[in-house]
Formats: sequence, structure tokens, C-alpha cells
Amino acid sequence: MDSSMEQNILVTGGAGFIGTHTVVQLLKEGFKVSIIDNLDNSVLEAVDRVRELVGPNLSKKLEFNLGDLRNKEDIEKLFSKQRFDAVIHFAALKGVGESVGIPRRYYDNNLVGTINLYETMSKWCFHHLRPFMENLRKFHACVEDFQLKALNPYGRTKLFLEEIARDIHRAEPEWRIVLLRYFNPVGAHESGRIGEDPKGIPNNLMPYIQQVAVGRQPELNVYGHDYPTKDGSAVRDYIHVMDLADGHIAALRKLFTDPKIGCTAYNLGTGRGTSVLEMVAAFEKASGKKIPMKVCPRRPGDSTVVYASTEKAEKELGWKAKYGVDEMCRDQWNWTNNNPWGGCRVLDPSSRSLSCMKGKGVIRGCSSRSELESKKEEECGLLSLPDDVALECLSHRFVAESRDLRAMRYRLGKLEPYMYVYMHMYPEDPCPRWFVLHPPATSAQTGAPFELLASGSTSRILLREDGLGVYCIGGLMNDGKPTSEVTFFSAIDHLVYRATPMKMARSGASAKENNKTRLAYEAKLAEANALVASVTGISSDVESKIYSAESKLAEATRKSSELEMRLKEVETRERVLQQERLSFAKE
Ligand SMILES: O=c1ccn([C@@H]2O[C@H](COP(=O)(O)OP(=O)(O)O[C@H]3O[C@H](CO)[C@H](O)[C@H](O)[C@H]3O)[C@@H](O)[C@H]2O)c(=O)[nH]1
Repeated sequence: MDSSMEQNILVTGGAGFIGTHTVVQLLKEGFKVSIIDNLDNSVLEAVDRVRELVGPNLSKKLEFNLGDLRNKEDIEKLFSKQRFDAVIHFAALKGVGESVGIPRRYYDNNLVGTINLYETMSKWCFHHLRPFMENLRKFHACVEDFQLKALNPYGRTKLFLEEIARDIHRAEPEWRIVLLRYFNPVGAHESGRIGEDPKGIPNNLMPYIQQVAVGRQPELNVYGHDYPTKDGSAVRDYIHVMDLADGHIAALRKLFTDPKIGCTAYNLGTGRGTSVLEMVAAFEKASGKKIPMKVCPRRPGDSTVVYASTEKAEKELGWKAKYGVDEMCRDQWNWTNNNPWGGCRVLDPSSRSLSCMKGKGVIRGCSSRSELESKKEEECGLLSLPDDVALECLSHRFVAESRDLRAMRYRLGKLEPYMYVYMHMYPEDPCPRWFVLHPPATSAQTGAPFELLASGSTSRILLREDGLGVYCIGGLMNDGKPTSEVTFFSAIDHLVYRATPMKMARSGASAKENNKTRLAYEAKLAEANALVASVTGISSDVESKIYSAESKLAEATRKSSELEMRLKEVETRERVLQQERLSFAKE
């Protein structure tokens, strides 16, 4: 039996692009894997797809934990539950351009998270076994012992992390640390089931190209045409993500088998440079799609040419990249073509849930945008989102970005099968207000910054539907101010859908006086509740009772699992102490 059968690996950021591909390979190699991920730039669906790819037996060895490394408790919880033989640390932000604009976010996420991880490992891991592998994206450096230099805050976080790793190793030589320096990971799993799909507008070249190919972005901005290179565009060393995943397995084996590894860096690249324009041409060839381009000035923080020296990894890890640019583009296209909206569930507008809502007028107010335009202000009440807009939102036509939403998702701490709705109001109210259309008991627990549509138990609209989950659509009154836009947050796939600014949701928004607005709203609310009852067969009275019972049950379950968790913690600590005592005795 392979010794890796017994080895348990913690993978931080395991739901992300490189994380998922590495987890697939780890499981196939017989390792047990525990993921911790805050889903900041990933979706849970990707983990389900990893399970699907490795099959039911290997899936049993995979565990997912929602957590954020900046939150020490989240890591402590994991380490107190089980023993890890090694940690692969992927969880980090990686946008060069974004890091120039918001450096604090990068320092907080990449540095604080990693320091917390080291601290927890120090506390829980045995002194003789602390293998740790960190992914460090490239710096300008091409050979491992080049002098390191970072050109942007993102690069600097990685540079600091290397220094921290070396300092820790100097102080506590029992650590075994491999620092993997990736070049530009692209491509996807050959099945086309997992791949890269960043939330919001992509920062990196290949995700951007893939979105242009499927019509999610109109054209590619090519940053820089005056670099001293063969065609004026910047040159990078692109590496297939499956090669990269295999590089991790090779490095992990090295960690386990070489007690003298200390703290060592390896480049994971192909050693070949490809320009932006060459990459676009290769993708066009693989996909048969024309990628419209616009030449733009250089992007701040970018370097001209970066490619790897791969000798050290080849010699010491016995690893070498197998794939070239053509295979990278082939697999990237296969993934995108099969998943134009990434690894998340795409709702079919003709699905039962939606047509049910539409047919019954639950998404209502107006049946089209033009009807909305022609209506008198007072006539549009609650739920005045036009059907076509709502359906567009629901079928992923509008994807937007909101860090607040991510924060909210994380604070909720669990994956709620609900859809939340909020509206921005302008110009007086710069902070978006949250209108959580959700069972009141649960909403109340989440606390600020969530607000219910209005106070009182009837102030929500809830639809129960088939296997897709539960969807809520709603409008609001906003004291006579115009509403600029509507955003949906789907807790099902963790994406945000935004309807473009429009004259809509006049649900009270444009009524002249507050009182009049309130009355109009209340009347519409009663009407909406009746509609919901007619669709779901559940009246709001019965609903309230169900939710109150459900929330009591949820609270009881939460308390009982807390107690269980504490018990397990105590048991694990006892076991650890016992083992340490034994190893002391042996020494
Ligand atoms: O829309 C885009 C995006 C990128 N580029 C150009 O394409 C090249 C590659 O840019 P990426 O953003 O894809 O990658 P970087 O070389 O900036 O590398 C960054 O992204 C990589 C992901 O592929 C790794 O995370 C790496 O560590 C990190 O520095 C650069 O010349 C960039 O200016 C464009 O022309 N248009």
C-alpha cells in the first residue's frame, strides 16, 4: 500500500483554480485532503466537481471547510480536529493591477492569513514534522537564486512571505518548507469540468480572453505594445495547471522523503516565453473564435519578459512540464466552451422555478421594461422588477462584483439556499443597504449590516421551489429616492447578478410622500404575500410558524454541534499530549 494513503494534507484555498486541480491529483495519488477556503474568488460547485472527477470512493477522503485564514479561530478549529502531515498553502489574492490599487487588502489577506497559519501549525504540529509548502508566484527572478525583486504590492507580499518562511526555518530548523514559484498558470483539467473563472472582471490574461470568446467581455485590452520584445507585447512563461498540480505532488514527496530539505525554493514553469499576442493567436487557433483586441498603455507593475529556469526542479524534484501552449489553449477553451459562466450552476430561464414565478406574476409589476416605462409611478408597487430583467439576472446575464457581498457570505458562515436582494440608492445614500429577503429569524441573527425589507414578520417574500433551491425576488420602498440599480446575490452559487441601472423598482421609490409610499407599500405587500401563498400553497401565517419552529431547531442543533466540537477538541488535545509524551519517552 502506498504510504501516502495515510497522509493527510491541508490545502488552503483548495476551491480555487490551482487548488482544485491539485486536490484532484492529491486524491488520485492516495492522499487524504482537507480544504479550507473562504470562497472569496471561488465557488463551492468547483469542490463538488472535484468530487465528481475523482469518484465516490476517493471523494470520501475529501473534506471542505468554509473558513478564512485571517480568522485564527477558523484555523484552530481545523487543527484541533485532526492531524495534518503537510499543508499546501494556496489561499491568496493574486491580481497585479488590483494590488496596485488596493495594497492594504493584499497585505492583510496574503500576509496576515499566512502568519496565522504558521502560528497554528507551530502550536499543533509535532516538532519533527512540519512540512509546509507555499505557492509563491514569480517575481522578476528567473533562476531560484537570483536576487529577488517585486514590482508591485502583490509581488511584495510574496517576497515578504519567502523571507518569513526563511526566518522561521532559521529559528526552528525542524520545519521543512518548499517554496514553489509559479510562472503563469493557465489551461484546465482535460475533462473540462474544472478551470479558472474569477469573480468579477478578470485581472489575468487567459481568463479575460476566455470571457471575450464567450461574449462575456466585448474585447481584450492588450496592455503594452511598445515593449522591447518580438511583437511589442509582454512575454510570460505560461504553464498548464495540470503540470503545476503534478509539480506539487513531486514537491510534497520531496518534503516527506528529504529530511534535509530545509527551506527550499523551486520554479514551476516551462522555461519558454510566449508573448501576449502569441497567446491570443494560439487561443484563436484552438477555439476557432476571433478575439477582438484593443491596444492600451502598459499596465502599472508589469514587467517585460519573465520566464523560468527549470533545471533545479527537474533535477531535484524529478518534475518537468509536459504541455505546451497549444494544449493549454485547447483545455482552456474546452473548459470555457462547456462552462461559459464558470463552474457555477446556471439557471435555465425556462426552468420550472422561473416559469412558475413568472406565470403567476410573482416576479411582477410589469411584464416588460417598456411596460414599466409607461406605468404611472404609483401603479408600480412591491415586486416591480420587470420579468425580463429578473429573468436575465437569474440566468446569469449580469455578473457584478461586490466585496461587501463576499463579506456577507462569509459572515453568514454557511451556505444558505436563498437569494438576497439589495438596492443601491443614490446620490444621498452612498452605502448600499441590505434588504435580505429571508426568514426573519435567520436574518435577525445575522445582525448589521443586514436589514429586512421592513420591520415585522411579514416583511419578506419567500418562494419555495424545486431542487434548485429557494429564490426570492423583491422590491423595496426607499423614501422617495430614485433607485439606481438592483443586485442579486445568489447564495446558491455565490455569484452576484446586477441589473443595469434603469428606471425600475418604483416600488415606493418615486411616490412623493412617505406616508403615501408606506400605504402603497403595505397594500402591495399584502398582495405579494397572497401571491406567494398562491404559488407555494403556504400562507404567511403558516410560514411564520414554520420558520419560528425551524429556527429553534437550528439553534438547538447549533448548540449541540458546538458541544460535540468542544468534546472532540478535548479528546484531540489528550491524544496529542499522549503522543508527545510517548515521543519524549522514546527520545
Ligand atoms: O486583460 C489583460 C490581462 C493581462 N494582459 C497582459 O498579459 C500579461 C500577463 O498578465 P497576467 O495578469 O495574466 O499575469 P501576470 O504576468 O501579471 O502574472 C500574474 O498573474 C498570474 C496568473 O496567471 C500569476 O498569478 C502571477 O503570479 C501574477 O504575477 C501581462 O503582460 C499583462 O499586461 C493583457 O494584456 N490584458
